Amino acid sequence: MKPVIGVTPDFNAGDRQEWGGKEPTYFLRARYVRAIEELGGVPVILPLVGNRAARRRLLEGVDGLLLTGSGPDLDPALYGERKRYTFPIVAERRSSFELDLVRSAIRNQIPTLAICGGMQSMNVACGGSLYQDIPAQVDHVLQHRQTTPAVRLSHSISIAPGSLLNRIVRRARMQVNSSHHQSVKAVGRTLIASATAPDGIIEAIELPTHPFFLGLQWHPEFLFERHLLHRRLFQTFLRAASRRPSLRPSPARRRNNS
Ligand SMILES: N[C@@H](CCC(=O)NCCCC(=O)O)C(=O)O
Repeated sequence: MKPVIGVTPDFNAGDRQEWGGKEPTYFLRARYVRAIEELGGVPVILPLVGNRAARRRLLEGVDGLLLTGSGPDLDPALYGERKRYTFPIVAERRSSFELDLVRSAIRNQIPTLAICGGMQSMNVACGGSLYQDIPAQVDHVLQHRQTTPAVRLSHSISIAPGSLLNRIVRRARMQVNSSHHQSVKAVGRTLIASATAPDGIIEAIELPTHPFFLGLQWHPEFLFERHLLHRRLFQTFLRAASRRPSLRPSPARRRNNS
């Protein structure tokens, strides 16, 4: 059976002026949805509900989670720092939802793949921190916001032997694309850094005690159509999701609970 994958959208709290007022808006690049659909999953875009019971109910309906990227940055207060730069901040509705989702995914062993900003949320939810701006805070770094199209590869990464990422791609190194100005600084509790760029910037994190809990700083949704190793990332994630024992209450149990 095809696994149902909950996909987190981005959210604009209402800077857009339309219909005579501020209009809160969800948005999401279609590539995230297409990668899940084309590789055998059923993508479901998750509303960023605030109610905890509603969040639990949402998770009953999914077999895996895809945490997507975000143009704006996580509020540094979420990892105990004061904001040092003027970059825009992710809407509180999204960051609150996503950090709570990560903790639920760990508690309930829900297979989770996180991409770019989603990987940073994964790290912060586990008590880690971020470089607020790589060029301003880290010396001798690569250009991590590539100027070429995101379907092009940009730099190499070295992969930790025996890590989940290494077992998926079966390589010690691989090429990735890159579109970020932040990155993991302190790795979150119980997580490991499973890949780094040549300049030492962390490019992947994972939770070894979890069936599938992998955060990637790059964007495989731009690469899976032409690059086998990036296709394997989604395929292995979807296989892990399809194996997850369903949390969905059986119809009989639901009738008894109603
Ligand atoms: N703001 C963070 C995360 C960057 C990121 O997720 N970029 C993707 C943009 C939105 C998308 O296309 O999904 C950083 O810059 O490090």
